[in-house]
Amino acid sequence: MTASLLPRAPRVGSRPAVLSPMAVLAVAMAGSLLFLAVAGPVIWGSAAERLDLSAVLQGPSAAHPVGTDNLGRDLFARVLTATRLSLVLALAATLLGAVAGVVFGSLTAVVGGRSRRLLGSLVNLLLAFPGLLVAMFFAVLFGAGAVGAVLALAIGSIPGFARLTQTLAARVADTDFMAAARVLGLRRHRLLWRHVLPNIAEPLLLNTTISAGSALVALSGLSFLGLGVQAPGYDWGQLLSQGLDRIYAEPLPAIAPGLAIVYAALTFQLLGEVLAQAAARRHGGLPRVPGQTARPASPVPPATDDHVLEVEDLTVAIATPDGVSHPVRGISLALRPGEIVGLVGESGSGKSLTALALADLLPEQARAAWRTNRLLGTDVDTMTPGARDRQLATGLAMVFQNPASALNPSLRIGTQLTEAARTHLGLSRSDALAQARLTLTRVALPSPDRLLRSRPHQLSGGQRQRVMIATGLMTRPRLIIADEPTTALDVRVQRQIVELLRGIRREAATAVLFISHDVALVADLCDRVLVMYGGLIVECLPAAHLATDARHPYTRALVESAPDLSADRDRPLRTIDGLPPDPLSPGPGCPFQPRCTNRQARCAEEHPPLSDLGVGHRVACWHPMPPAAPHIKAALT
Ligand SMILES: Nc1ncnc2c1ncn2[C@@H]1O[C@H](COP(=O)(O)OP(=O)(O)OP(=O)(O)O)[C@@H](O)[C@H]1O
Repeated sequence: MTASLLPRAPRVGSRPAVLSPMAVLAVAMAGSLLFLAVAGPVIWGSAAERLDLSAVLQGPSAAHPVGTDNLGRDLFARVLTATRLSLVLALAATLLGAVAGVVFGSLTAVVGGRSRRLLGSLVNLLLAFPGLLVAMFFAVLFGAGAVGAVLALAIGSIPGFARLTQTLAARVADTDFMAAARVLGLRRHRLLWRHVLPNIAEPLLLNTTISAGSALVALSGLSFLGLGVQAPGYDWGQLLSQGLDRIYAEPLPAIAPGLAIVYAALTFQLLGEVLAQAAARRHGGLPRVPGQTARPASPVPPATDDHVLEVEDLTVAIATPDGVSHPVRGISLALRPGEIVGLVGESGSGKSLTALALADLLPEQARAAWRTNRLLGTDVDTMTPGARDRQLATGLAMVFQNPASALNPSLRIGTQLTEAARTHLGLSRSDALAQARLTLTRVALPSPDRLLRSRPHQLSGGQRQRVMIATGLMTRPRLIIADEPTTALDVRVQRQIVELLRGIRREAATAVLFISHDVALVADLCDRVLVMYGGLIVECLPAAHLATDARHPYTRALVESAPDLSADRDRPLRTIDGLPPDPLSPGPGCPFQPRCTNRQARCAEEHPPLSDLGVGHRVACWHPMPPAAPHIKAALT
């Protein structure tokens, strides 16, 4: 997971609304169409129907500016009156196609891998046929008529909408707030309704507006061909068809409905452009989106019934284009109630994937395996998928690194906070809101009522992270996995979040797995520290001993490279030379040996197991270092 320090978002409404000339034009054109659609039949309806057999097929005159048809009816009145039917049919076809396409496409964001691929292939297959061709095929199948034409066009536009939705939804599916919603165990329809659709609504709306113009042209085309609106009804397409019969004698009866079609299509196009520009000005797009070869089994921490989490030999394998990589290679960990355990290591050591595997949130191409995985005392392998989801939803909370992307930008804080409690604890809306107020107070957020009505962009980074933690606390979890929860925050807010986690552990004996790069912070906050390198745990020790007693050369290098204000300023900070092992081909022996200054022949050949050094200290090293020198001891104390 990557760190990003997001600038504070501007508050909605702070920008004065100034309409561009294009926006004024679009609104004026849309207004004129709306007026004609509403008032046209009332004002010109009777003139459009009035027969005058003494004035059939006349050319333009003062009485009939566009001429008359074969029954002497005024064509100008008929063109204006036809606005309503032409627009209604085009909008109906667009909306039907959009709704079906959006449902179809957004399903891909919430269904599992195989169904997602199946839906994707189906959409690809349908897209191979031009929409208009599909519409004509179905129009013939349904028989000539307005309803058949509308349905046919709607069917023809479904694949296009589905593809767009699929693409947009895929971006949302990978966001942290979707992961957070999944870990809360929300059902698919809720994920879809609450988290996917609101975040893709805007571009979909723009596309629907522009598509309405295309639908109008297509429907006019079907009527022109005799497959759409049938007499005595009439739309612009049908008027165009009648006008075309005499175009060489009188061009205006054909030009007038043609112009009406172009005018309306242009209006929808302009409206779409203006809406897109307004959306781009408001917020530059979607929220920024942040992400087996068996190893010798590690010695297992003593399994006791009071552990909230016990995992033995956890491995994660990922299928990549270059082969299967093993970024987590058989780690074991256990947390007791109220314990804060730090998981530290360089970038790429496998910390986040471990967290995601524990929360069952691995990406599609990754697979987790384990010898034992007991969550809250229950063996995960004996649970049904539904029971595991519930257990994860209520027993475990994930706090992500970037609260800006972990909260759904389109939902009020109140909705996001109460969702899981209403779903899993069966609380009524008012009870859930009452609990949300209490929880916000618990995480030291003032004015909970105002906050519940706010949206994420209205909060500071620190407030968002507190809200994220509060969201997790709503189901009273017994384990919080916090994946670099302070990395994106400034030092003062970092301190507050650390204090908050301490308070939560004190109050409710909640266990915390605290993932971080920051060795000094981990030494300060945690009870125990697990040091991860190349997908393995290479050392675990009491946090209080990290500065003084780390014995693995890698842990020692991490400690020495930790910036600390109390350290000697004349000594340059140490960096660890070399690169971490490639998870695609980790090689034999100790994973750290190519970078280790202490390495000896055995290190390159045999993998060192975690060996007990006593008092909760274990190290995987053939040649552990002696206790630290005094200047290193000073660094973290
Ligand atoms: N979806 C993925 N596909 C392929 N490789 C991946 C994927 N996600 C992570 N990896 C690889 O797995 C390894 C471990 O990644 P992970 O994100 O768990 O590391 P990390 O220790 O959490 O790093 P950071 O502190 O930067 O978040 C890295 O080499 C990473 O490139």
